[in-house]
Amino acid sequence: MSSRALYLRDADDLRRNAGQWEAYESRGHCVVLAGPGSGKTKTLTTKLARILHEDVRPPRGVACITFSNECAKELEIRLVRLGIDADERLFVGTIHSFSLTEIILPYAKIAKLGLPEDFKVATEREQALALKNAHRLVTGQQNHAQDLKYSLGRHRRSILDRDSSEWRTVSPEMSQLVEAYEAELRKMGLIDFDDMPLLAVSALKAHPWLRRAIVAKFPVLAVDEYQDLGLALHRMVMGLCFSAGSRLFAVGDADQSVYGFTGAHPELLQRVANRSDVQTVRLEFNYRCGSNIVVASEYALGEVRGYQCPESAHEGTIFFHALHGDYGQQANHLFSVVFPELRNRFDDFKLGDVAILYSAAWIGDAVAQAARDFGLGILRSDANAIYPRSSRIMRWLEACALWCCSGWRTGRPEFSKLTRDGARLFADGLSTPESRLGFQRQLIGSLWNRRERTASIHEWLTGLRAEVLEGLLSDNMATYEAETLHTFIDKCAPGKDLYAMTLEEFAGDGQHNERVTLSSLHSAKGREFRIVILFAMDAGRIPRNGASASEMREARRSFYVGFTRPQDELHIVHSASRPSPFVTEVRQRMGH
Ligand SMILES: Nc1ncnc2c1ncn2[C@@H]1O[C@H](COP(=O)(O)OP(=O)(O)OP(=O)(O)O)[C@@H](O)[C@H]1O
Repeated sequence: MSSRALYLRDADDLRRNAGQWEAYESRGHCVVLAGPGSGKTKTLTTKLARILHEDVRPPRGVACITFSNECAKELEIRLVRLGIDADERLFVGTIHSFSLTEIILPYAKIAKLGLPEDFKVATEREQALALKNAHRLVTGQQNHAQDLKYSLGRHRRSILDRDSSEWRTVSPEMSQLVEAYEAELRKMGLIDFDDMPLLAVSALKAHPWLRRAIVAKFPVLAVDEYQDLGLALHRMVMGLCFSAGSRLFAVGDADQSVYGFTGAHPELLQRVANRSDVQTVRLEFNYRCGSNIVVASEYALGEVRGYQCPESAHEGTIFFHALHGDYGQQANHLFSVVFPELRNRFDDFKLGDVAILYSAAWIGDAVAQAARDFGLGILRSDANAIYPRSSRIMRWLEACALWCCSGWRTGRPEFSKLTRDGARLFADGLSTPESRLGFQRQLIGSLWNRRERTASIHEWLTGLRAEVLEGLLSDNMATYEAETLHTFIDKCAPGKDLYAMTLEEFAGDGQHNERVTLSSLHSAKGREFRIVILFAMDAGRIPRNGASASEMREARRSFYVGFTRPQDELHIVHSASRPSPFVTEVRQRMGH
């Protein structure tokens, strides 16, 4: 089916929902405000496909900005289903990568951003060193600099205007530390992730020609998960869309805002939606969850929102499991009792249907250990994953590994996609057609010779790194990604924990493709699964002990996010003696 036929087919679904159709038909700025499972992502991706086909002529295109690499990946997957691949005309990525690749790298010099020649992105170690030096300079103290990392980041993200009185008065010591920290980074020829949107916003503010240049390339700016993107994105939207002429298409849900601790301001979404020059659309239906789950999700949130199910909706079931013992024992119960029951209930049950969600990575450790004991494959997205699932280079390598296992025969993924994605990943080092051709040749040669499914992943990666990646890993953006790769290669070296890992395991191919998702509640945002198990929903964990009022509200929203991920079954697992107050309230209101 052609890409046009694919999105027109999806558009037919939207036609049956007045709100989705209104958004799809919108011609000016449009903001879609809607709850979980209401089809925000579906509407956004279908609209993007339409815009690229019908509204915006090549070489102009669309930039679609979202909160995290995981959300970007989800969008890319859905766009590929519509026959659309991110390319020169379609940017899909985080605000950091938009700032770096579309603003800082091309315009740093001409916009006089004051960056060193050949600046690079600081690794965690380099950031820690810069903070240590800055702290010593500002306070005269040697220790405890890292304790300030979190507040430093928040301060930088919450006051963007360095000439403002706010910057000088709210926390002068912190402002001084930020300035010293940034100066230390620059001395080393570095920028960090928080620098990216900050530099981009100040460049856009200072130079009307830069705003025009970005609008010329991207006459449409789409934003997914607006509620989680902070002040910098909001300023960018204000500048590009409401002063320089880009058209905005944004979707979001303030009830799913769970990144307040990083500086997200859900009220910014409402502020944009309230503008008179913006068409605001609200969606009422939840297409994802069974009707019982939709009703109970309002108890989980603690607010009445009036979301409904389409007539054809299935019922959906909620199970509560009050368990005894530590989390390892509770996880064993899942795999020895709950999973066999699932297999009995669903004839076509697959491990990939299930996601186990929890509030902290250390809880995931207990679940991961139990899964290993039961010989079950896992796909983990939390801070203790074997590598960050958000890493672009690791995702690209997974795709290369899949090509070696089976893709070279099946065309999934296609080799041309690997080279295109690789060229984007290493854009700096592959700026000429000749270098891109050389990269393509090296890549195919190296992958072709590494198609042994049971090969050790350590050998596979070290070989590929030496033959194809070595020279490319020192580019601006790639240095940061390179650290992730080197760390992972070390973890699977002889004698290390992951030494036994094979290529097919890494690729998630063959028998290892069947894996249960283990994820933090945060990383599960925007995703859906047939069966969701909310694990360790205990008092003291969600919300954590001593949570402030705003942390309490945020914990409740992350409970709500988890609650609204399942299609068919929701399982809530808690320690018998100390259920989370959120669980107790849901049980009571459900009459359990
Ligand atoms: N008009 C529609 N007809 C049929 N199915 C739909 C329709 N709109 C959305 N869906 C389906 O509903 C599910 C949820 O949609 P989607 O993921 O786009 O919702 P969302 O609003 O982005 O959710 P969340 O905010 O919870 O991440 C998907 O499986 C999607 O295909």
